[in-house]
Amino acid sequence: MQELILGGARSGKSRLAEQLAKDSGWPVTYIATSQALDGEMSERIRQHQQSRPADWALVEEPLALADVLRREAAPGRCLLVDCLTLWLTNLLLCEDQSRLETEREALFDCLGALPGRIILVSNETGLGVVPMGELSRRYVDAAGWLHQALAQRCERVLFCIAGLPMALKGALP
Ligand SMILES: Nc1nc2c(ncn2[C@@H]2O[C@H](COP(=O)(O)OP(=O)(O)OP(=O)(O)O)[C@@H](O)[C@H]2O)c(=O)[nH]1
Repeated sequence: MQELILGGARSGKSRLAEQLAKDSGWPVTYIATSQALDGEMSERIRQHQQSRPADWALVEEPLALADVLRREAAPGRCLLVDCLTLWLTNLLLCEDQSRLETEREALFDCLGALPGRIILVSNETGLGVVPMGELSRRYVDAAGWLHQALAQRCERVLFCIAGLPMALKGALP
């Protein structure tokens, strides 16, 4: 089963995703796309690591997400990816501009065939106005198209706001 959990910054989406992974009762692999680029982020990551169950596996991968999903997915295993918008940002900032398209297509190609449970977390940043800067506009477009494409492919889509999930597709947990 593939699920997409959307929400703004500090909306509670990561906590919700972690709860769903715990409730699955399956072994969990946490796939982090963020990189500790400053002290505040390192501290944030450290707190996340401490708060997660000790038996969860961790894979840190900023770019090659489809490769990791193909490698880690297994029947009876739950993969939690946090988060897709950072992965997208990492790809947008890549020197190789074709990498975004390649990685996105690889994700779409593999998603439907992955065994086990896949929980994808992503930041919904498209609710405001169209940004002024060129890179920000490319990001908003890429994130919006990505979410639309994934929402088509996922069995359940939740939108988290103020810590509360709304079901956009499928039933509430
Ligand atoms: N590299 C790395 N990143 C991690 C790890 N654990 C969590 N993260 C990152 O932490 C980020 C999520 O944390 P926050 O930014 O605090 O939460 P948030 O998603 O904005 O907030 P909520 O919506 O309230 O969950 C994600 O981008 C993860 O990739 C880890 O072990 N390693």
